[in-house]
Amino acid sequence: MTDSDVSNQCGYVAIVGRPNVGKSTLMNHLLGQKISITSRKPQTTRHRVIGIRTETSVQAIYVDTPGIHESEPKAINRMMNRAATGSVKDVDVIVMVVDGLKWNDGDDYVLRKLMSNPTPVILAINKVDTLEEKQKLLPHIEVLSEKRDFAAIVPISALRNQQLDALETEIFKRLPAGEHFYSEDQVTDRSTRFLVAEIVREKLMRQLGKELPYSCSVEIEEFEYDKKQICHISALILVERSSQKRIVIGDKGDRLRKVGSDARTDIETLIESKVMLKLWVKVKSGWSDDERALRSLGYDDGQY
Ligand SMILES: Nc1nc2c(ncn2[C@@H]2O[C@H](COP(=O)(O)OP(=O)(O)OP(=O)(O)O)[C@@H](O)[C@H]2O)c(=O)[nH]1
Repeated sequence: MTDSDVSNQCGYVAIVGRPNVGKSTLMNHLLGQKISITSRKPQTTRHRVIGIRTETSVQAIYVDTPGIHESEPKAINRMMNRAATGSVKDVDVIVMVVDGLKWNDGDDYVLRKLMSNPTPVILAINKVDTLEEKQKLLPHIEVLSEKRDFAAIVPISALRNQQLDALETEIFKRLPAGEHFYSEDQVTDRSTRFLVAEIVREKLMRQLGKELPYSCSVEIEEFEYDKKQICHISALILVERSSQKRIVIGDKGDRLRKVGSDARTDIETLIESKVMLKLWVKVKSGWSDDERALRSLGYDDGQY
């Protein structure tokens, strides 16, 4: 067989679902690398992130989206919704992720958003590792198959890497023939600086839980290697109020120190070198309600 006999496939796959069902976890585990941040807190994903997976002749370009939810007045929520629904327009396959047996109005809302979309939708029933009554899964699948003509329904555990091969098989066979858009070793289109900022944001969300609702953002101010190849990174954490600044810093700086040390470990794995990380907290009042400020921080709602 010659090279010209090998027909390549390449296409876009949107991962959609209501907040917190495991979309980012799924994307990271499909890629085998952390591209998208995760936490127990809904709406962790604010930006659209693409992850590229090349498996011999097939290239799947995954688009992780912020959880689709009914609009709330704040600008950041409007932009997140637009970012999520915009990404399902021009894709070849949609993977709709749901949380085990917990189908709710949020899932119906997502399904309605996809109603007029002719793209094949694969339903991934995630978190099956948490199911206590596994015998309920088959009847549940039957109920769900009535809701739409899904291209396939695959129970998975993104976190435990269960059935991801089966899901990928269903995705790959629906990708169109075509040359690869990205080189084999490229995993994302985002810069390292962006991924670093996202890691800091993830650690903040994990440390703060409910205490800091969607009101912090991270900017990388310095990213430089010294002669010993140590990477010096300085990150600015923007919050809305001075009370939040105190929460982020914590008692005698304990919390910020913990965020910093957790983030440093992940950043060192990402960039494969030693890191000196400095974190600063600054109050930037009202940023989440100002679309222009959001754009300047990179919260785009543009199209691919
Ligand atoms: N037990 C279990 N937990 C999972 C699984 N997949 C994801 N989770 C957890 O579910 C939570 C939410 O996961 P995310 O990947 O952040 O969810 P998301 O859908 O991207 O969330 P948004 O950013 O809010 O849209 C995290 O605590 C994950 O660890 C799974 O297969 N099993």
